[in-house]
Amino acid sequence: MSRPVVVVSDPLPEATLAELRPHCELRLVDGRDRADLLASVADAVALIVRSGTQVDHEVLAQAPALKIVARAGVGLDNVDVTYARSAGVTVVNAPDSNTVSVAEFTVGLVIASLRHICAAAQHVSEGEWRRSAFMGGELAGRTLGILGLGRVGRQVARRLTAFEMHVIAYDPHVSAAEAAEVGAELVTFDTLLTTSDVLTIHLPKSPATTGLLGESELARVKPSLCLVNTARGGIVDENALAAALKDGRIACAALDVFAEEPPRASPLLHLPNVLATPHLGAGTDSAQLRAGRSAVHSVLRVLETAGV
Ligand SMILES: NC(=O)c1ccc[n+]([C@@H]2O[C@H](COP(=O)([O-])OP(=O)(O)OC[C@H]3O[C@@H](n4cnc5c(N)ncnc54)[C@H](O)[C@@H]3O)[C@@H](O)[C@H]2O)c1
Ligand SMILES: O=C(O)CC[C@@H](O)C(=O)O
Repeated sequence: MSRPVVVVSDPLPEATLAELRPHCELRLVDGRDRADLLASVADAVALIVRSGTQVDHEVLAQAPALKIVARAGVGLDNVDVTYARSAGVTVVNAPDSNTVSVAEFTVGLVIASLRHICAAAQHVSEGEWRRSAFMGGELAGRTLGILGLGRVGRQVARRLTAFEMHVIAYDPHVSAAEAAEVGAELVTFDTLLTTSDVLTIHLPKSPATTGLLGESELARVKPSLCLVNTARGGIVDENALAAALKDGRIACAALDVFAEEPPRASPLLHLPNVLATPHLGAGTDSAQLRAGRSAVHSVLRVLETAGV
């Protein structure tokens, strides 16, 4: 009897692939290579992805035997969840797998931005030593605004209250009591925009959140603002943000995510007040192992239930 085909189209740790191998024909492909992806899913029962693969209508329509799309991570914005479910395909993610890694990375970006660590390191590597060029600011006493107080947002709040930041948050699905548990004060969207010294974004990308921070929202922030985005590109309008950074209407930004990745044509690249990283929030061994295992276990459960 032929074994069920499982396609893995983004890198997963070998230890997680080893758990799959005895149960299936494992097909490793590059999800960014559309032709290869489309050909590979034609007889697949399961597809495991990270953020590099677009699981859109075309891919799903090409995979009539598909039973599950498992996202080894959190964001499902690269999966057409509505169409998948209407076609009877289960869609799962790995909600808690990388929360701590992203929160720690966010803290790193806040500190690096306020203290100009990356620019200063580059400066020294070029043989320079102008200490006065990198005068920074303390976190303590500054107001941290958190947009989206879910798993990552809450872990960021816990960590940055320890740095004596005053933490405020906007999230319509969270109560004041839940916010208080992690040391955050729930405020309106407008208060978040107008009073944050550092504003960090931790919400999913969806039609409702795309462009949530556009020209008019960015016009209301403090000119000294440091904007941090480890959630998704496109939640902030990149053209509006680039214009504000160029005009000094926003002091700096630390961005781990871009509307297009890699961000070949982003207006934010090469600005001196932008610290850009290549979608590294979940880039730790522990997070990738947890995310990969969670996706693999979801696939194995579905295969077992379906008897394939
Ligand atoms: N950079 C990375 O590697 C990386 C890793 C993990 C997650 N992420 C991104 O971070 C996002 C958040 O992750 P999470 O685990 O905290 O998700 P989560 O679902 O636990 O939390 C998201 C929160 O956003 C809130 N929210 C939704 N719409 C909102 C709005 N319009 N205004 C304010 N709040 C709103 C929700 O109520 C929820 O509390 C993910 O969806 C993903 O896109 C990025
Ligand atoms: O695929 C990755 O490692 C990025 C994961 C991250 O963006 C997520 O949403 O979990």
